Amino acid sequence: MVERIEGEALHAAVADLDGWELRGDQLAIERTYKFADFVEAFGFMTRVAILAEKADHHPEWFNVYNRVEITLTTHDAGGVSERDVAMAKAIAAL
Ligand SMILES: C[C@H](O)[C@H](O)[C@H]1CNC2=NC(N)=NC(=O)C2=N1
Repeated sequence: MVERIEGEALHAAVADLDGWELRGDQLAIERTYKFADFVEAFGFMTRVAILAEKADHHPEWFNVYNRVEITLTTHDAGGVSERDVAMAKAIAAL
């Protein structure tokens, strides 16, 4: 079972993640990535998909052309957990 991160600890964790923001309801973190074109965006999504499968932690996302909006939340925890923080860092490190 994964613990939800809340309150001050959650704000501190998100502040540490470059470019990620807390969703209004504080139950997820979000980031929008923009690329030169669809091929670049989809290539990025493919790399994230491989990370997600390995970690067994999957993004909610939305893509139009060169824009990829990613939402990370842990369904098992009903909010943000260390798994989301780890995934955000892994995506940043691609
Ligand atoms: C059974 C499997 O381990 C779970 O359903 C995993 C899969 N991927 C997941 N992804 C996310 N984002 N949250 C989860 O709680 C989650 N749980």
